[in-house]
Amino acid sequence: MHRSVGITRIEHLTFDEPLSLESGARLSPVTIAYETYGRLNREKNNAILVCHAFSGNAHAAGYHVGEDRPGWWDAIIGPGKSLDTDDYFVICSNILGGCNGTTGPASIDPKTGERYDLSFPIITVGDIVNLQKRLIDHFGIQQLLAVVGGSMGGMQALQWSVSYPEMVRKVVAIATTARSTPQQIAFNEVGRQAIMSDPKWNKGEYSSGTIPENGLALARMIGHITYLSDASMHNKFGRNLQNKEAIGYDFSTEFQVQSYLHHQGESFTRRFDANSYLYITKAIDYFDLSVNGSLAEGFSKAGSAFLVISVTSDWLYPPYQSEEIVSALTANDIEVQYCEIRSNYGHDAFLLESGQLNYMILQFLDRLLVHDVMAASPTINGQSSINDAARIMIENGVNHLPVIGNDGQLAGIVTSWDIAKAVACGYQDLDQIISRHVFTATPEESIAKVAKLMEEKAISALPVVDEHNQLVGIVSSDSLSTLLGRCTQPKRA
Ligand SMILES: CC(=O)SCCNC(=O)CCNC(=O)[C@H](O)C(C)(C)COP(=O)(O)OP(=O)(O)OC[C@H]1O[C@@H](n2cnc3c(N)ncnc32)[C@H](O)[C@@H]1OP(=O)(O)O
Ligand SMILES: N[C@@H](CCO)C(=O)O
Repeated sequence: MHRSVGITRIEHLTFDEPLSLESGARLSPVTIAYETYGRLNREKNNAILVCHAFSGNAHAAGYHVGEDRPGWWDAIIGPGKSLDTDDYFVICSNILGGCNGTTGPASIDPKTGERYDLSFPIITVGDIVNLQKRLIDHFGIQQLLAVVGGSMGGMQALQWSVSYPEMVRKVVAIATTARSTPQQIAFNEVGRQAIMSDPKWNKGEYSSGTIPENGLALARMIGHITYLSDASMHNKFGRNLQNKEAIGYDFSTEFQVQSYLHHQGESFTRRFDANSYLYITKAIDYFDLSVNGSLAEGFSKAGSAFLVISVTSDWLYPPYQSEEIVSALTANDIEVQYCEIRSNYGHDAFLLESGQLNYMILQFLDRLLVHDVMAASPTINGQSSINDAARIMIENGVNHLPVIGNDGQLAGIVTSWDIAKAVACGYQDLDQIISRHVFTATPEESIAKVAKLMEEKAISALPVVDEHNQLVGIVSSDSLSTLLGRCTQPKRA
């Protein structure tokens, strides 16, 4: 059954240390607004970062007190959904430059006591990700299980894969591009000009009572057309008239589609800041992961596994741009799956086609391998004492200690049970309690296989070794327990 994450609330975290931006500017203090869903496990390896699109915010799932609309990706995040909060710790933060709690142009500049407005520095997708990284560090998470996002959220996910390759196991990039195209920049420019040519914009210095609502609404109307498709407009409105029987031969709002666009524009002015519109669209324009014009070169440092998803009717970020990402990753021998959402909704299908999306994301995330759940493990060498072993176990809160031989290879294992036995039997020598015949796993083995072996042999942890029998981690029954249900009882989207 699909349930809601329930009541959620936005948290804020402020960093006093200046954030160095790609432009060379520095920003401090910087506040980031975020929400989390689910629980971070002890190994801190079940975290998924969800990145929002252009006008999104940190409220991705659940309900705020007093509101009847859930967060913008409630259909994807929650118990039983593909970003299953029974298993994962999901984090979503508002982007730098935004207007929903994270520092942006509408924030107060502590140097002047006034809003930044246009004195806010230009920001990039790289800067946005660098601030998110601080939030992830704050949680003590060394590696994210996945970074997931659609549209500009997909750009952030891709940026993570090249900015912090070692911190991201999996990337899901939906309806996005690895470099903004002239057409995307063109639409952004028209939106910006609509805002800046509104006299109320006043070079960015407007008060809350006199926002450039005409310019901002017009910018959103233009933008919103690009989020739909020809087919979706036919389906939604046809040539239907709004509240009238016949055309009036005048310039009033006659067609339903006109009325709809005015509604989208007007409601946008109640939830979005005009200057944020300028700064964020600029960050999108600058987004380009290619190096020397080559996307393959741009992704050469990426090490995550990727799921790239496009939408058949998306003419703003058409499928060929997703295919470019896939080609660039393939050229680097990087694991990548490509899926197409079959939809007439256009670009915004990533917010609407939850059935297809849940299925695709679930398939991708559910292919859990040992390296998805293994944890780092303290070790001892054969020359250590029983006391050393007991102390290391207590200090690290573990019950298993792999023993490493002089050649650096796994030579055995000692458990807390062995220590108890040593005390009971009066053994003095570690060698007397080391188990030399060790069952092991490899990082690429499936969780189901490993769980079966552990059950058959009645063991609660397996050292994970590479092809040279070098220890790379340990997988324990604790970390598997939350996953066992998933192996035996596949969920449906
Ligand atoms: C992506 C992120 O990270 S978060 C940001 C996502 N959110 C947005 O983009 C918000 C604006 N975008 C939308 O509303 C998008 O179309 C979607 C994808 C989120 C929602 O799509 P749908 O459910 O198909 O809604 P639809 O596009 O039909 O819009 C419904 C709204 O239009 C209004 N509407 C529909 N027809 C008409 C009409 N003829 N005249 C006036 N208003 C109309 C509805 O009353 C409704 O208004 P409300 O949202 O104020 O209640
Ligand atoms: N409609 C979404 C997607 C735009 O890319 C938004 O406003 O964020």
